[in-house]
Amino acid sequence: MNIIEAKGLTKKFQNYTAVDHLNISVPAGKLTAYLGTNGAGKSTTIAMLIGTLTPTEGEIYFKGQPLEKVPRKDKKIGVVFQNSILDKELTVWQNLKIRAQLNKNYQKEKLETLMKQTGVYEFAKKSYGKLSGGMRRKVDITRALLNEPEILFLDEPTTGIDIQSRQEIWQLLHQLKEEKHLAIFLTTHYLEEAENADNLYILRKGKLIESGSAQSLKEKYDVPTLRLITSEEIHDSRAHKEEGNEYHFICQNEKEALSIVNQYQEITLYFSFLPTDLNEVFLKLTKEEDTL
Ligand SMILES: Nc1ncnc2c1ncn2[C@@H]1O[C@H](COP(=O)(O)OP(=O)(O)OP(=O)(O)O)[C@@H](O)[C@H]1O
Repeated sequence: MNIIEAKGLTKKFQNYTAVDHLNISVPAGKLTAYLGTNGAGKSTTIAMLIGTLTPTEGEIYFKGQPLEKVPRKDKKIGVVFQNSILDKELTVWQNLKIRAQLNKNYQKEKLETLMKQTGVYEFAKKSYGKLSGGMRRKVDITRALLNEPEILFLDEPTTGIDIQSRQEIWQLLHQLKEEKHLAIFLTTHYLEEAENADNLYILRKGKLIESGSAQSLKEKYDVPTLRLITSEEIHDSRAHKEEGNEYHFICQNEKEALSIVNQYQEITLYFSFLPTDLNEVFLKLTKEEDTL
């Protein structure tokens, strides 16, 4: 079941089209990654999907109902913003309790259970402002879960956070997805992270240029490339010249790559022949579009 579905979603700022006729679905219990170069329209899309920005055109459905018709109490949406909205002077516990108490059915035990689940209970007495970036982000996620959302939006949740904490955040997101059957929609600049997503959307200048699982995109754009760095310039019509004496050859298989390496072995300083990673798919896609 799709928690959120958008059809023909469009946002224009005066004459500028920031988001251009997007069709997006975010299924329950799945992690959807939204990738795009700077200014591609990611934050604008999120703002429309959570209902804080009115689309110029298109429809958004929350569990099949038009988003604008869903009563506030039924709109089970959690949002982790790029910049935290919590108070640096207060402790983790105080911050979360104040927000949990906005709900009429506040129960201390319920809040404690949630905090234990997300792993923030152990530093509940620390001031929010004194926490590491990774710990803060976990508290932000806990805050976004207070209203028991069915979908969680995160705008670049791991930007500026060290690698170990990034992994912890991903672990937490996967755990939430499994245990709570939560739909997760996040934007990231770290392409290697998107490999963990069930579904990817790649956005460029407001338009979707690809979507699918990381695996399906890799297969579709699999262009095994032989990279060769030589001690002198070569002239070979099969090669694409990069910086310096680096040459890229598209090869069908290892045999073909090997024959090229053999041909240039006397002057080869370095070579590699690797399968495509997501970074390459992304670069290829955004580059191709640039040349259109
Ligand atoms: N309120 C606004 N008025 C005018 N233009 C806007 C407004 N908000 C966003 N834009 C423009 O729309 C485009 C998309 O912006 P958006 O913030 O959605 O991109 P993004 O993909 O989130 O970028 P980043 O990765 O840098 O955060 C940008 O060119 C931006 O300048």
